[in-house]
Amino acid sequence: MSTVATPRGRSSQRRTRCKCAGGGGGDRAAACCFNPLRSLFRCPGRGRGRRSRSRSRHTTPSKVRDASVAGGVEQQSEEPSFFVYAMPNQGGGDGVTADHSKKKKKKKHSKPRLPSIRSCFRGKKNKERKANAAAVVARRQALTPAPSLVTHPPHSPSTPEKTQAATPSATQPPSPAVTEDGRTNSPATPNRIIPVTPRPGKHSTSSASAPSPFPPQWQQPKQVEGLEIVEVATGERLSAHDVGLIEMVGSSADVSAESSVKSSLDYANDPPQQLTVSSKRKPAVVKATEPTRVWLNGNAVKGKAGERFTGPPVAGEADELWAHDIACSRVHAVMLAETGLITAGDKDIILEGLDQIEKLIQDGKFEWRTDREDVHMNIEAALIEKVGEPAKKLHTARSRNDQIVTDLRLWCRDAIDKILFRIKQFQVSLVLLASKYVDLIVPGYTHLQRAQPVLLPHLLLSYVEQLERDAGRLVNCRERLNFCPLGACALAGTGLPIDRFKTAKDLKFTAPMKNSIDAVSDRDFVLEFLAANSIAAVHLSRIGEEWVLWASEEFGFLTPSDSVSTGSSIMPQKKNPDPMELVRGKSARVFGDLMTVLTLCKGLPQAYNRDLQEDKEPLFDSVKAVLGMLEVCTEFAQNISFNSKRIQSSLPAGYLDATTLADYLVKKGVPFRTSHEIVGRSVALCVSKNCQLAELGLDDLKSVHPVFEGDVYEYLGVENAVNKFISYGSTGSEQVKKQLEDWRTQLGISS
Ligand SMILES: N/C(=N\CCC[C@H](N)C(=O)O)N[C@@H](CC(=O)O)C(=O)O
Repeated sequence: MSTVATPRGRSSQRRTRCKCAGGGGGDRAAACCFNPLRSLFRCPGRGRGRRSRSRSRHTTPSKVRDASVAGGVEQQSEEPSFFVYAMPNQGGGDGVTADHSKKKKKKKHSKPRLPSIRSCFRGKKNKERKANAAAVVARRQALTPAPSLVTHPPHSPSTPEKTQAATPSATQPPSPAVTEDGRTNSPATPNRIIPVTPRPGKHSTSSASAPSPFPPQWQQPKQVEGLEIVEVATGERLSAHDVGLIEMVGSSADVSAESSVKSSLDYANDPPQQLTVSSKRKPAVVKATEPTRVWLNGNAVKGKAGERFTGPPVAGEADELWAHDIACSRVHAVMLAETGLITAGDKDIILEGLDQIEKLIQDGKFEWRTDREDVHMNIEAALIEKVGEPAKKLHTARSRNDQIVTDLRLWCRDAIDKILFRIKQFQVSLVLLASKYVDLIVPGYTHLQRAQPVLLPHLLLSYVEQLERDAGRLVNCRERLNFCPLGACALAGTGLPIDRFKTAKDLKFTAPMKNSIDAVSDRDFVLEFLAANSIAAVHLSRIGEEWVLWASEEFGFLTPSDSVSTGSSIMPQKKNPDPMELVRGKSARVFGDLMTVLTLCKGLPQAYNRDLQEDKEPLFDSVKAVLGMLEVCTEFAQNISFNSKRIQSSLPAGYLDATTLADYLVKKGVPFRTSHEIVGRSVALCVSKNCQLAELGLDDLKSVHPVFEGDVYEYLGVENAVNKFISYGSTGSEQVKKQLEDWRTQLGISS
């Protein structure tokens, strides 16, 4: 890369043009067009030849269609009914079967994956990803994590006391109900238990051994047992969220309050282990088969009605949910064995089969069949193919209605943890940026008109505060959704003696959901999550707008580095802050996702309705968009500089010190309304003389009002004005320095 001067006097690096967009060629290995931020954003040209998102959303997954069109896979003969034959009969069971395990060897086909949002938002290649990750790690080496302000007893995957808290007796409902078997029923209010990945026995999910998805420098040191609140006594400032939680802890020693001390930062620092190791797996391989019309159990005469809905969204759903589905099946099998509904031998066989299926999926060798309606059907049928009769017992006392909603709750739990981590990353970037410009005064605006001077760190910390509330909303949502529907079965529960408390505990839910109809009916947890995402997206979009504005020639207050800027295909001088425009733009889809699910749910009668299948795409989409937005904001914040000279030279405009002058008069005993009027006349005098307030002589000022004295000049000029702010939370230097220090501590940024 060579360095050239831009017409705006900024150095700029010449960039390699992409061969995939206007340049033609479609070489995806080449650098993306004009876009050094290619690691984050897909070049428009890359969309060519791929299916658009809107198309793939509403039709058969493109991968499936591509595969069948290309003839790359063997067509399965149409099968009459999942329930009759999709469960293969092995070992002489009573099912009528086609033994899929004996089918011809499947041809391998390596069609490209469905274009995911991720690929649209950040079309990274593996190499780039690794290099970027290494760079990020290197950049953050300087950050030494400090213990959280608020601590809580440690938890570790191998420490069962946290799970114990999820048992009925520990949930501490306000009015504990007692079930027929003498257990305490689930709490009326959520218990805030920190979830840990379920690992029932040898066959439990493998998260304890899974490497942490977080770089070590982001993980807080383990906290000290019994140490609860370290900063309250010193009067240090905490986020509103933490203060609320601390008040709860202070007021009671109950388990739920104690666990509620886990703030968003704690989640980010010490995230609960994920159920999935999905990042390691290869993409789902989807077998193209003629889809069975599942709403008629597949054995109806072919008709046109509803056919367009017959292509199940197997690939997307499988990619996201398989690990949670397997985790649920493991826990369910263990529970069935413990309650005597299946034998220990059958349980072991089932668990062994699930292990094998997990491995196949991780290796990208599992064949997702479109004639098996969803992720549950695929896994269960494959299990029966693998291990035979015992697997046919797994669906005892469960339905896909409670399976899907359990999977989704687990998925949301993990997704929230990922978002919390990204929020923290962005907060850290903002605080580091603020630390670089501790004394820089910028114009503060209301109505986008110059209002009062503020310190830049004050402005940047205002974003940090908003992000903290975004995180708090997600933490609250996580706590509320963390109740277990499994065992609600289709809607009415079961006559079999299952143990829903064990299932809930093993899946690290706080408790089972109390009402089986409610358990399978509602998607309010999805709505709440999408609403929290939407509010976060509003915040991110506003930051995007502000930074785009500030990067304009008219403002010229900040300069994005070339690494986060794009050029123009026609105007050679252009340097566009695209990433933040895209952040602003992405917010639209996040709001749309919320609207989709709101509308989806509003007219549903109680219990499960197939409409609910449509909740997944907007849910997955919203999470991917928000994660991408946060990632982009973080990278942008790490790659901008504020133009101190330009900002300083702009400060005289707009009489930013006028309100401080009014405060001066108030201190002299003048009623504020009168002060307001006096300062108004003083400003008018400045306008007539074409000067600043600080440039008026004392005689001039006295001509406006005799109350002015020589000490007035201590209040005039933006530096003086800023120094006169003293109220809590104001832009006064002392206040801002203190807040900056608090945030550095809270986020674990070393000095
Ligand atoms: N078809 C059905 N549920 C499908 C749930 C899973 C679906 N893929 C989804 O994503 O919502 N419900 C049946 C019961 C069942 O299939 O377990 C019913 O209530 O009649």
